[in-house]
Amino acid sequence: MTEAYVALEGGHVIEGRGRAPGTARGELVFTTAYSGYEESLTDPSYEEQVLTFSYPLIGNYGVREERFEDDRVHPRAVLAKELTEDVADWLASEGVPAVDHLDTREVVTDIRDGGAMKCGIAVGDDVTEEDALAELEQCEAMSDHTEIGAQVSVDEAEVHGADNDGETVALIDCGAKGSIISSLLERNASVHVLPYDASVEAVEAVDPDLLFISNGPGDPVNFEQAISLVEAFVEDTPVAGICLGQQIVAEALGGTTEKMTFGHRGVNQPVLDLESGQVVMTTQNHGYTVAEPGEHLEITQINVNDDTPEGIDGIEYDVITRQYHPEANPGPEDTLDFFDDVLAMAETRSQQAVPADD
Ligand SMILES: NC(=O)CC[C@H](N)C(=O)O
Repeated sequence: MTEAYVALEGGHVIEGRGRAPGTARGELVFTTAYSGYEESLTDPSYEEQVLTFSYPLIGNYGVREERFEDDRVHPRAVLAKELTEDVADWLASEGVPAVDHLDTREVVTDIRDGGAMKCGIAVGDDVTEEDALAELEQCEAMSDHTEIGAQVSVDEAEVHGADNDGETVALIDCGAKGSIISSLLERNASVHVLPYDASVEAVEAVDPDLLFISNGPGDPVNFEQAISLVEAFVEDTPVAGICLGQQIVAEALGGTTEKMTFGHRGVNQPVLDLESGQVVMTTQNHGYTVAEPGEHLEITQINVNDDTPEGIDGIEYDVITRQYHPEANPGPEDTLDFFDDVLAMAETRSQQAVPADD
């Protein structure tokens, strides 16, 4: 049987069964999602992370490309109690090491106690514990991946739905999930996907009704250009953001962000809307959070489990952001109306800008 070793920060090594060979290192995190493994594994926000599934069986309904959020697998390695043949073969074909038959309860408990941590993985016929420890040794902290945006963003601008006659959206691609783009297209928007480091001039050339900052991996403070775009456009252009996008908007408008101990990753995170009193179930995948929104933003929704900010609106600016993933994929679709809300915000603003025609 193929050897598999997972070396945790601090030097503890866990043994498992190798399902896809290779060596890897990354930030060890867990998701409690019990379905949606194809979407999670292709979510660019997992770049530079090693993903542990706490749900014991992963792969039970196969692997289908139409459920992918991007064209490749993003976690550096995958851990689960039991991986099916389909998923193991897919990960092997993608060159992503995979390990199963380990005690994922132990791994999850370690992460909950110690926080998201560095880890090293070695899987193969001849690998040893030392190979996993050597990977751990080279593992960088997530915040040190200062150029992570370049690993997940488009290189050149792309236009989707050019013939749509709805709002024009400039989507800053910090690692956008495909279903954010499709959720906008379904609502008749035309979507200009711009690189994570797009210039002010590149956004001006689109003349957007809405500046939309996507989800993405890593520490929001490393997305300096996206932060300055929000600063540059917020007075004149409505701004929306999802996950990393919420964090970038807060950083731009005088707020602060911080790293959480182990974050929120799953498909049943309860979120309370402070105005309506309604609770919705949400999909989440983040390790950073807004610490202080700053004087221009107000918190409108919070996580029921730990009170962290989940929804933020502008006070004097047209801004709506969410920490969770309203596009779902995977997960519940309770929050799709976010896309209606941000496009309505953009439409109202663009109508105000056009003088009445009488
Ligand atoms: N899904 C995301 O956009 C993740 C945002 C950020 N990388 C975090 O971990 O908090």
